[in-house]
Amino acid sequence: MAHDVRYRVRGGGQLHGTVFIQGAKNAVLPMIGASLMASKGRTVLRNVPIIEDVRRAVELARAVGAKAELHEAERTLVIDASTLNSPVLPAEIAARFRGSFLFVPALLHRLGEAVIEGVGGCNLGSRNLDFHYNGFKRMGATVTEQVADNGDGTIHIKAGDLRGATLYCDTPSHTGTENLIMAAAMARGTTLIKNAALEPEVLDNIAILRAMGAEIRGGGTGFITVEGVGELSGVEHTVMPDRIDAGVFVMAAAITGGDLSLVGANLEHLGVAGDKLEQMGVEFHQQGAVLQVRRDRALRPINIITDEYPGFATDLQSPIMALSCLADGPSYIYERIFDGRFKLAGELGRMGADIEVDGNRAKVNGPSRLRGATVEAHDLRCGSALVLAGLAAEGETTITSAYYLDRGHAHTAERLRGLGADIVREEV
Ligand SMILES: CC(=O)N[C@H]1[C@@H](OP(=O)(O)OP(=O)(O)OC[C@H]2O[C@@H](n3ccc(=O)[nH]c3=O)[C@H](O)[C@@H]2O)O[C@H](CO)[C@@H](O)[C@@H]1O
Ligand SMILES: C=C(OP(=O)(O)O)C(=O)O
Repeated sequence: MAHDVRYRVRGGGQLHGTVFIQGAKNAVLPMIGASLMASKGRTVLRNVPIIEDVRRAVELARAVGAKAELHEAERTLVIDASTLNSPVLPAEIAARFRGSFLFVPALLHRLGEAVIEGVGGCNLGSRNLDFHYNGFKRMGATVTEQVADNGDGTIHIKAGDLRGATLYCDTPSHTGTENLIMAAAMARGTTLIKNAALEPEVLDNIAILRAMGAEIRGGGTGFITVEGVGELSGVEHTVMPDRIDAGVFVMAAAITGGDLSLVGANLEHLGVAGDKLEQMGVEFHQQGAVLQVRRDRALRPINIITDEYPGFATDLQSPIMALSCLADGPSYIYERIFDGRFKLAGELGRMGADIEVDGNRAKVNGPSRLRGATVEAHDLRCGSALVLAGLAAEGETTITSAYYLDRGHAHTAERLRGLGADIVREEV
């Protein structure tokens, strides 16, 4: 990265108006991985979020030999993977986003091996990949790791001939489920995946894979059965809306006491987060594909336990920590998915919040009067939470290291300005 990105926000105003919710980051990334499995035809993805992770995924698709064209104005990505020719996921691209690991099944099927020089994603504590590796091994692959003198590791996965098997995730891993489904889609025979993730993005991926010719049953039940097929073809698919982007805009209405119409947002996709926000005093009204949201009463404190879908999404935990700073009493947050996702608390502290952290539990002593400060986005959702805090703070907030925010949210400043916010994005 040649430059840093920062956002400057001047808070205090209410937000009103209509905003378009982007396509889902966590759906489009596995879809790009899936599209590389198609040896014929072109895959056309629509409603693609124009975020840094998608730009990295396009670079990575090209690095392994695919033709990938991202038409940003049209939010459309066209991929021709018939030319795939390299099994190497180079560190300089792959280590910058988590979704790079979703390219592995395509490389195994199409080229018989994958060489992973790095896997990125937000640094949220331990982020293991053993469910993926164990699943690949049960299907007949060999997984070896080489560590260079400088400590950098390269993972080499070889799969002469993947065979269907009984697989499981110890906990319902999001990308783990997607990778095992993709590995099974073109393996010989039948695969059963137990304790599979239920996230809407996983179901959207099953939908595109089935359209490509895969035989997958049981999505959304926790038990997925896949009959391997010999070939998959490119298709056209519209990426589902991003429920985390929607959740952040719900909280932008809530933290400023405003009212917004979120085009494309689906309250059902928010799972328990929608219920918790209602308990805090947010009102929802779903009208077809538009979710109306407003908050015109005092914010009530809340008790959050993050969980896999349909539980409270860990990716909305940081935003709701920012919102709960304004609530009338103590809120309790228990982060169960990641063991290092509370760096935000220190940044909110600089803005006047009173948050006590004990391991994976936090107590937010609201209400606090937030004031502008210079704060750092330690990860993507830390970034979106700091934008929310900045919208509610007195004076100016500067958010540094904001490439993280751009990893997952498209046109953040433009969309918020369209709702009346005073926010600019700067490259420094
Ligand atoms: C690109 C993408 O879709 N990212 C999402 C995905 O990340 P990701 O798929 O990486 O998250 P997982 O669901 O796999 O991880 C959840 C937990 O399971 C553990 N685990 C996971 C796999 C494994 O093989 N072994 C293991 O122990 C992880 O260390 C973590 O503690 O789901 C997360 C949880 O909803 C979201 O925050 C991320 O936005
Ligand atoms: C943790 C996240 O993403 P990733 O898995 O891509 O790092 C996130 O979206 O908050």
